[in-house]
Amino acid sequence: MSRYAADFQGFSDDLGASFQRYGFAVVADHGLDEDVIRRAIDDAKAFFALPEDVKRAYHQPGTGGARGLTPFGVEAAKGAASVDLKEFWHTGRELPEGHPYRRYMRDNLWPTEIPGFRDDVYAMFEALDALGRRILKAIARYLQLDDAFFEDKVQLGNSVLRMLHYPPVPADAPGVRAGAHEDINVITLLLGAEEAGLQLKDADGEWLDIAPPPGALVVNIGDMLQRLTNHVLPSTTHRVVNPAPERRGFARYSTPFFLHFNPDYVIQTLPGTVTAQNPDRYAGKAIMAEDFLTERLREIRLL
Ligand SMILES: O=C(O)CCC(=O)C(=O)O
Ligand SMILES: [Fe+2]
Repeated sequence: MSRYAADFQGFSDDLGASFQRYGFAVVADHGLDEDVIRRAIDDAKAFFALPEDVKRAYHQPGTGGARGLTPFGVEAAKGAASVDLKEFWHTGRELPEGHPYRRYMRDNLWPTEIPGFRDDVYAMFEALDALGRRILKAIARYLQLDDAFFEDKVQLGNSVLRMLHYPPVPADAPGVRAGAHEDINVITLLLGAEEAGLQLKDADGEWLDIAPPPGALVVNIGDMLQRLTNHVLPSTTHRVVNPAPERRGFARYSTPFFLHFNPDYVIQTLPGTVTAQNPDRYAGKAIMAEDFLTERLREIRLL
């Protein structure tokens, strides 16, 4: 991100090229406040260490896991036979009383057992939201759109910060930490992927390890941006495989921030991404971001 200020065009070219090739990019010097990150992750660890019945009080079945806890053994990758070996907490955007988007965004839940949780985790939400918007500016430049193209389409997006806990994996565990899937949203900003396991599926079908340097941010394209760009920027399949025997006893904590469009934004192919070789894959199929999300949450068994 230091290059962002010094050479925005160069930064945008390289970031965009990595997205176009892999659907992923690693940003080393993201500039997020390390204390904000540490406090939020410490709170998440403290929450996940609470007794199961205490945690369960923050699960709201039938709500798509939009807020609060989704317990171990609920989410499964689209079409997968086994559930993922993870539990997670979702925090969404806070909106003022009476805001029209409140019909799309539930109230956040806050665990009273962890005193700093609300302030700490929401600070991380806001930091990632701001960084995501800066990254979208570079993506807009790469796509030869106005730099501010995404700004009024995501500034009140239905975005979600996911604090994930993958417990140690017993030798006989069925399934994997996170089955092969694509993200639903616009872009994902992922911290905490240093514990090995994250892999992306390359264009030739081969699984590649993503091994970011300590503290680095992994960014990937989600289905909504893939659709908007007529697949010029691909939403790449990824998964989290189980650890090698010597790391089985270690938990993994990672924190993807799923940046979404404003709920009523209509996703319609960008004209500049349509060519003779890449005709419009979604002609006549404009869809509102909120409807697209609902469709996909059904497929991953969260609704
Ligand atoms: O835990 C990770 O590193 C990745 C998680 C992920 O891909 C997701 O939750 O969508
Ligand atoms: Fe993902």
